[in-house]
Amino acid sequence: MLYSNRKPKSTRLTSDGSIECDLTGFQILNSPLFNKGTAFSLEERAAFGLQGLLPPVVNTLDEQVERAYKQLSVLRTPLGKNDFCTSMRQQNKILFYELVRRHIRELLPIIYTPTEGDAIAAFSHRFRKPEGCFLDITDPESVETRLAAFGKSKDVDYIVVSDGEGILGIGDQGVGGIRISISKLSLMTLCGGIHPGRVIPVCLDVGTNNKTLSDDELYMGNRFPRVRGEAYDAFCDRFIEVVKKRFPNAVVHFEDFGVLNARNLLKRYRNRISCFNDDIQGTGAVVMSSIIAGLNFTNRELLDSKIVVYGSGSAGLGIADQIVSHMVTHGATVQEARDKIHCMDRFGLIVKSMKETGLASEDQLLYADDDKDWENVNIKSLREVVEHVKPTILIGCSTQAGAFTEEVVKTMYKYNPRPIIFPLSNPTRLHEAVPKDLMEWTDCNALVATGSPFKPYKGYVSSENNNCFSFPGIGLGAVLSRSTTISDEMISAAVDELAKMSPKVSNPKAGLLPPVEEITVASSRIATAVILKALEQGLARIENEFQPGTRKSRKVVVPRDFDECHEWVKAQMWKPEYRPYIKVEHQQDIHTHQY
Ligand SMILES: NC(=O)c1ccc[n+]([C@@H]2O[C@H](COP(=O)([O-])OP(=O)(O)OC[C@H]3O[C@@H](n4cnc5c(N)ncnc54)[C@H](O)[C@@H]3O)[C@@H](O)[C@H]2O)c1
Ligand SMILES: O=C(O)C[C@H](O)C(=O)O
Ligand SMILES: [Mn+2]
Repeated sequence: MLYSNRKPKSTRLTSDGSIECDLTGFQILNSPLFNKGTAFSLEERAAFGLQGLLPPVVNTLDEQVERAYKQLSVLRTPLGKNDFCTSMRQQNKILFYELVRRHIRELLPIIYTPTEGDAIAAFSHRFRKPEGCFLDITDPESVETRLAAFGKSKDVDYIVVSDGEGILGIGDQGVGGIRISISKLSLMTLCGGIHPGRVIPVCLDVGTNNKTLSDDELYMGNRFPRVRGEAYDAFCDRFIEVVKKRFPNAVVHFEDFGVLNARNLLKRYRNRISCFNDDIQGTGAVVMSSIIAGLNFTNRELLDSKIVVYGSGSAGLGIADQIVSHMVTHGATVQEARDKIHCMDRFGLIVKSMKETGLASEDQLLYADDDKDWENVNIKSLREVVEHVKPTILIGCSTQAGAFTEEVVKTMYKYNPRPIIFPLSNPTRLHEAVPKDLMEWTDCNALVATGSPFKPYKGYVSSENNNCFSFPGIGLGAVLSRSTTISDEMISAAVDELAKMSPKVSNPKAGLLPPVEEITVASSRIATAVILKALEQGLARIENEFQPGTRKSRKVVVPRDFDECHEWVKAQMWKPEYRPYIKVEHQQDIHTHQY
């Protein structure tokens, strides 16, 4: 076992797979990483002084999962189930992950989008137990000491950070943003096999502009308006510098920053540290894979596509950039590729004159159309834009529920017998259209994928086109390769690998992406492609390191053959399984990192 399975410091993983541990009975029961509840064996109960602390039965993990699932099933609301899962994660991580793994289709929407959005909005009201790391802009000096609570230099593989400004489609959620970091990390462990004790969910509390929150007496974060400009930049810089110094191996995943900051942060840090932005690059990757799968299924070429992106924020522009990058690898110039993409935002289609009027950002202007091509067209009307462009692909990241109206979709369908339509805004109520309508309006000819899960319509599956299909694999690939940065080529390798897994080729009613039950294998395959690309580009540090923990340290050699490398990746992934514990006396070098 290598990095992602390396033991936390209060324990020692022995060569036979058991864990030496110096915790006392109460400590071990109150440690979500080590607690087994009724699954402690009789020997372990004797060794750790647990006999009086547990009822006599010794359960298996299977039995525990069954009991937990029964408890969960009687809860009536998704938010109630989300609370149950949160509390399970805080009590016994192995049971939590095994429960979700077995019921992934049912529980992914509970621990992730869409229910997590409601949990985030209700954070200060439903709060019970703190999780994660809160960094406070009023005390930037303390960034290092706050992060230091999570261990020493080799203890952390992966960090998700959010400032809570652009949570899903529900905007500024202030300090509640900690929960998007926690939720994404749960998927990193569940699908990406990252050890749950080797991660940090981080909230940058820089204030909130959400008046409902700042007026709420139960709100737990800073109530002043969001800090912007130099102080914000300095705070982010400090965070990155501390991570780099303190956890030099950690990959940083940016999540749900506001549109004003997301791209700037990525530009600023992407060459300084191994990092990526999930809304920009993760979303770009998964959408690109779905597009490739849709085009392959209908025998069309990427370069013949005409694309309208509706909502050109982090996700919309991330998708546009990924499409350009793929078109370029297929022989187009950057400008040719950009010309095939038409971006809309709140002021309508992005056109060149918006530079003077200030109605579009610099990054949006990269995709600006010539005003003269749009004379006599109402560029604020999606229907008119669709009529003019006759797109083959329509993508929604606008948070505007219902924006893909019957008229818009029928106009698109009039010119294109197999329209590719992706309403991606989360949570579910913000989708630009629902699959049922899209299929009805196009005689079931549309190729549809959505941001949150939907039931099949007339047997047609619309895949969940969510970045949860891409970020765990990209993140795991970056962690295992120890890449210095995450390059565009590594992301493109992830795209191609995921596209290869589309079940649509062999089954016309299948989704464009694999079913959620296959998300873990998709993630390990994506990670493999990412690692091989990092090695090829000379960005991987893994082979320069010595494998720790073995008696004779040796250099790691990663197999270059895809299948062999994939086996190696799978062997590194953490799995929710109980290991036997052996009691050892208190050790000097043991510290209580992440109970
Ligand atoms: N499915 C996925 O994997 C996925 C990934 C990321 C984001 N999303 C969803 O996409 C949406 C946007 O996320 P984001 O991170 O890009 O947010 P963002 O705030 O960066 O972007 C939203 C953009 O929509 C624009 N917009 C607002 N009103 C509009 C209108 N009437 N017409 C056109 N554009 C309009 C905004 O100006 C902004 O540029 C959210 O609902 C989010 O949940 C989904
Ligand atoms: O979190 C999700 O469900 C996807 C995406 O990152 C989003 O912001 O909507
Ligand atoms: Mn997001």
